Amino acid sequence: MKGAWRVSDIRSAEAALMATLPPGTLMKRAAAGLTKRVVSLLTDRFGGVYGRRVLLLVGAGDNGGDTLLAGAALARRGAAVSALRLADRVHEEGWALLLAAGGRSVAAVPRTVDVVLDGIVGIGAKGGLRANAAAAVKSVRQARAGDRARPAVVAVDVPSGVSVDTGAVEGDAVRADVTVTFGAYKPALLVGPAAVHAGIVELVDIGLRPYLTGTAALRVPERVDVAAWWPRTGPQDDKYRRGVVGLATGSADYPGAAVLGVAGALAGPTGYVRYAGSAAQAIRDRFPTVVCAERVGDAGRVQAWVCGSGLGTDGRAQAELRAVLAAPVPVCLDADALNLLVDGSLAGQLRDRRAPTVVTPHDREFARLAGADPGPDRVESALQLAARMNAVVLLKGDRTVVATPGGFAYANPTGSAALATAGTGDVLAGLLGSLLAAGLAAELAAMAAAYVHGLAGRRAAADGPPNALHVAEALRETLSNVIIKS
Ligand SMILES: NC(=O)C1=CN([C@@H]2O[C@H](COP(=O)(O)OP(=O)(O)OC[C@H]3O[C@@H](n4cnc5c(N)ncnc54)[C@H](OP(=O)(O)O)[C@@H]3O)[C@@H](O)[C@H]2O)[C@@H](O)CC1
Ligand SMILES: [K+]
Repeated sequence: MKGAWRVSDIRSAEAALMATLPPGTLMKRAAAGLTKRVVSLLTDRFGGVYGRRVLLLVGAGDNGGDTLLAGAALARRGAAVSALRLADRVHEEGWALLLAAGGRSVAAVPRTVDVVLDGIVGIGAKGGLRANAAAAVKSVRQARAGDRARPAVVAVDVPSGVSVDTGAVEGDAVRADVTVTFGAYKPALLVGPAAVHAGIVELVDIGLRPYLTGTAALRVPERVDVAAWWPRTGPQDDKYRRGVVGLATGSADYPGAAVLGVAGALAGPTGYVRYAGSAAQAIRDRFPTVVCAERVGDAGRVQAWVCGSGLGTDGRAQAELRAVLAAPVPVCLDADALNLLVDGSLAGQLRDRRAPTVVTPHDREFARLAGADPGPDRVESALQLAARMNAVVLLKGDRTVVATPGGFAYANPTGSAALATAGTGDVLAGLLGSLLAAGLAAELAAMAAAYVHGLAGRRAAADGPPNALHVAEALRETLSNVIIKS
């Protein structure tokens, strides 16, 4: 699992590590890692380093220093390196090294450049880009618009202009193909719109990790983590031991929500799916293995409930939600169940639940539940709602965030624009419910479901614009290729 640390934690670790090393060591390590990455990018994309045109955007701090040191190393290898100073003072030693290696100063972004290194600002950034930096970034973007391949943009440590701790992007910011980051990931590289600006993120080890003593602000699971969490069938398991998931979703008017949720649940690890609601006929017709009842109270025992989508918000829907919340098993609430929570009448029942609750809002549902939009700091907003509701919050988005009432946060790296279509959330909730019923801890179930659902979205999109059923259909193959065989 990747961890991302806030700037304050990185600063403390940097100070502790620096105290053990000769001055300048960390910058040299950072610049060496950066140089290596730029050399491979120049070689892969433009056939070599010699004679290739590299532009450095150089700000006032050590981020500019890293960039100048890497620029000097590239100049020594024969690249034609120019540097655009965006501050009155820049890292002096780096500047001298660059000039000594044959680099030159330029007053504007040159017309033709192969690679731009963004060393405007790093973890010392305050606020958005300043005017001269924003103008340079705009020139680079215009050059790129005229030639899709050139210049490639490499962000140094973070893309300049993003909010490093939150992942927000409130003004102009660099759009990088690659970000080479030092010592540890930062939240902006993994969550929020900033993560999109970062492009491919590569971590350079500068020896910082042992000095990062606090808790990661954010964790990002990798495929091996999800594979390890995924509940497996053992030789002793029968359909009951694998867990039974119940879905109280859909209605006679909205049977589609029930169908999609059940499709998601059937792809999960449980052997047995029950359905309770007025879309029972549609479920029986489509999924003969699913055991159906009209009401939650008549459905029989389950190890987890999924409730909400397509349920409506009338008296019957409210009674069904109350029955679900009263069950001493994990519960996943979505859509109409979240709308039913907004007036606060079920807040006490929710807070008193002993078994875990997971809520899966998109931004508008989040705003109704929390009383305000998630805002630029999606992680912090999700954490606050999780604590208030005593529930794991899965906040949907390009990088879905999972936050626990205990203060842990995760981001999903497999998000896909393909999932921004009606009904995909129903598939996700069904899959999540199945993982809960199989006994996986609520936050891991939420993360694992989001991860696999994202991959299924990508797989479905490979054959053209997918709908939610395509995503559900892609789950089985995704799981067998990615989770079970890994
Ligand atoms: N962590 C580590 O272990 C290691 C970290 N390393 C590197 O050090 C970097 C941090 O360096 P840093 O502390 O010098 O800050 P940095 O990001 O260069 O910016 C500060 C300067 O920028 C300016 N400035 C501020 N806001 C701005 C804006 N919005 N737009 C434009 N300018 C703005 C601000 O100017 P001022 O406000 O003073 O006028 C100030 O002078 C880090 O990201 C990494 O690259 C590696 O070398 C080695 C190991
Ligand atoms: K930067």
